[in-house]
Amino acid sequence: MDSNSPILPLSNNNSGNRTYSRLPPSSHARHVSSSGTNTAFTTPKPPMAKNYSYRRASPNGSFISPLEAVSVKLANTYAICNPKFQFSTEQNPRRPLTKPSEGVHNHGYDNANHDYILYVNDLLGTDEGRKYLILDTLGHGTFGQVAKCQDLKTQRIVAIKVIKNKPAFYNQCVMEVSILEFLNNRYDPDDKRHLIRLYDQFMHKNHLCLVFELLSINLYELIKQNQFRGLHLSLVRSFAIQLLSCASLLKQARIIHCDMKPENILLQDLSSPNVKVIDFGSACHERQTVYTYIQSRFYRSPEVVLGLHYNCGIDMWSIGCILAELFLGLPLFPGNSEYNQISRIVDMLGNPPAWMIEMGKNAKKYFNISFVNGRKIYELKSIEQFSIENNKVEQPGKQYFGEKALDAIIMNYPRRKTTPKHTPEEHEERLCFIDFVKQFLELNPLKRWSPDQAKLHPFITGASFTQYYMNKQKPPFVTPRTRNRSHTIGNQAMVPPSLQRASTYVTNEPEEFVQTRPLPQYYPPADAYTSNDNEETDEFF
Ligand SMILES: Nc1ncnc2c1ncn2[C@@H]1O[C@H](COP(=O)(O)OP(=O)(O)OP(=O)(O)O)[C@@H](O)[C@H]1O
Repeated sequence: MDSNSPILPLSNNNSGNRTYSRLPPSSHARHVSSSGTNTAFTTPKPPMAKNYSYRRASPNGSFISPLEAVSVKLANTYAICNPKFQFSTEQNPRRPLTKPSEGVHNHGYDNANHDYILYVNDLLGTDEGRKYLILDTLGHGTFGQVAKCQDLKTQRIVAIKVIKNKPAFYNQCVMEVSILEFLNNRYDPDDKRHLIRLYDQFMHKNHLCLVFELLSINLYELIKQNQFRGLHLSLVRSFAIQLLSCASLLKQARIIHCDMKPENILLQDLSSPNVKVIDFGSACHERQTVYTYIQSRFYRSPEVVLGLHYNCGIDMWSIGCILAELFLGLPLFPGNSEYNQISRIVDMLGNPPAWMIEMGKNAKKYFNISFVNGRKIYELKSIEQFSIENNKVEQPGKQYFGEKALDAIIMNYPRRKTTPKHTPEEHEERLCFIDFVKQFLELNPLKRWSPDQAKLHPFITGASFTQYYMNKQKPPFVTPRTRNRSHTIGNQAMVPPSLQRASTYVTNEPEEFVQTRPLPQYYPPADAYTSNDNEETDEFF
């Protein structure tokens, strides 16, 4: 692990003690002497003796070491060699952080992609008391770039998202600002619900700049640093608790994030498992679900794929996918197209209920509907049929897990030639995790759990799963219902009026609009493993 690696990732496939432990900060600062003894807390040595040989003269008449002469005092050394030599930092070439760095638009301030060209040591902001020194770049996305900066008034290090100089991005980010301010100030004033804090906003050379708290790496990078091996369940639980706290707040505020994915969940720092949810650039209020092409593909809910009305439940679907990925190290549904996405979902979880196929604006694109003995049958189109109908060549996509069922994938992870042997505790913990994730991956959004329901599951509370499961098996004190015939038209009766209305204004948009991370080439090949919600508060509008 390099010096930048977090101390967090503890694989779920390591042998030995895998409990998460916080190392004391001092443990990073320890030095080991060449003899191997730990010298961290020994008495400091007296200052170095003055008269070493090989010392060099410095311009002020003193003597310095050769190392100093060719490093921190290099400019002075040159000046001694050549009295005409002059050095000033202003003459340094500016180091661009933005690519491409050629100025094309906005009087040369912006590149061809309408991104502001950031340079190390330049300033963002012109108002007195609102100037930020650019230090480094932190990332970039659809909306622009994120730079690490220092607030020259408070000396605080912050992250500034510099939005592209285009009206569409500006308008969408104005929405991000109003949603975040609303959530930060009204719903989370004490900063306890794992939401990124927005500190400030200003305009710089026609670019909207959003000043955020500085966070660390995102969960995708965490998994990558762990070589795409899954994380230990205790760490997954810690992330689940925090994500549920955030999701519960969003549901209370009736805000849908619309882009929950590992890249948008950031560690606060590398020494603790605390995370925060970022990127509210696609977020909307539940009453303003105007966009239909939303969510990154791997984490896209079935109701969005099928073109149905949606609500906060789509974030719960994404969180379920994320939790499974954290445990497995690889995305659960890595669809290479929207057809491939729904195929993977159906392969693992079966058909969505009939009403979803009947009512989804896009459903007929993916499903065949036929009559057999007077009953309607719904069937996913074959890859060949879909390719012909849509005049494109669909690729089946790699299968990263040997099994199809979620239970088997989680139980057998990591796959080995011999059947893995779990302790009874680990076996029960995995059963508990499977049951938990299944509540998020409920195809029917009407049955999918809310964050507050999920918080009561034994995976979160730590209660006995066996006891919980036995209680769940007991027949409830209600009139028994008929069997769930989700493949027939009979289920349509369950469609609430709101969904029936809403699905009529869903439109179909081209696939290219969606940003989905491609699977990295270094993902292991498919066979690698053989070795009480307060819903009615509606204060935003
Ligand atoms: N506060 C922060 N601290 C540290 N890094 C950050 C911060 N905010 C964003 N980043 C980094 O910048 C990347 C892009 O940020 P963000 O997702 O907000 O941009 P975006 O343009 O909205 O991206 P997307 O294309 O996903 O919509 C993140 O994945 C993260 O790595």
